[in-house]
Amino acid sequence: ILGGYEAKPHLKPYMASLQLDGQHICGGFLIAKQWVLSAAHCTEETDGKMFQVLLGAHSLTEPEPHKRLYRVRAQIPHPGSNIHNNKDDLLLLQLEEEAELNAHVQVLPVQREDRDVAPDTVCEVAGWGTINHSGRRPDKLYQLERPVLSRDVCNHRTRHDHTITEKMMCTDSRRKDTCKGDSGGPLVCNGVAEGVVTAGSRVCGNYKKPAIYTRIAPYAAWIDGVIAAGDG
Ligand SMILES: NC(=O)c1cc2c(NC(=O)[C@@]34C[C@@H]5C[C@@H](C[C@@](N)(C5)C3)C4)cccc2[nH]1
Repeated sequence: ILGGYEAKPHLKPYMASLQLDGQHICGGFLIAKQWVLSAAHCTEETDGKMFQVLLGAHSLTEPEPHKRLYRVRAQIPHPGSNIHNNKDDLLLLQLEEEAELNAHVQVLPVQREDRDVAPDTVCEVAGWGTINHSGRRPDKLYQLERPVLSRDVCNHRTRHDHTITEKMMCTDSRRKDTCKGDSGGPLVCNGVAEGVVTAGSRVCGNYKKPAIYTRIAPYAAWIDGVIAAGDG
């Protein structure tokens, strides 16, 4: 998170850190007791290894009450996701067991009505991604408020030049922006997850390249189908 600030501990109890060998790779968030939503591109450099999911954390390293690392039973990328673009950039992770819910571990409701969030709506994004242009990685969770940018502005040829589909949304990226390692985290508007930070590498903090999120509502049926099948 560039240009943001340290989150108040445990006020975002849905936040997850997707880790490999104890290292934070991507964000994610709890959408059901046994399910975390993140971004498909996050599996790009894992060469087949399974993530572990850290829940209930503010600090990535310090002991904290209710902080717990979960093994993952299954990782399900959206079938339409691919390495060439940001399309369908969603990943569902089934935890080995149901997460124990408490003050520091809670599910975040996702938007199911497929209607664009109004431009200029102020939403918030959080993560353990880099916090400066030198790539400094924070130990604590950071957050940021950002206004939604209209798709027309985001699709301008000097911005993302008509690559933003109706299943994506943008926020202003002038100075304050998501960055490396924030991918997979939720864009929360009025207490509901509206988007997932895309995991394509993009320049951070440049107003000419707004932040891109995968909208969740268009994928509600896919998410429900995977969870229903996975819960057996
Ligand atoms: N979303 C953004 O704003 C944003 C992402 C991002 C980035 N790259 C990543 O964060 C990942 C995401 C996953 C896991 C890891 C390897 C990778 N290929 C796939 C790329 C790191 C690098 C530089 C600036 C960036 N900006």
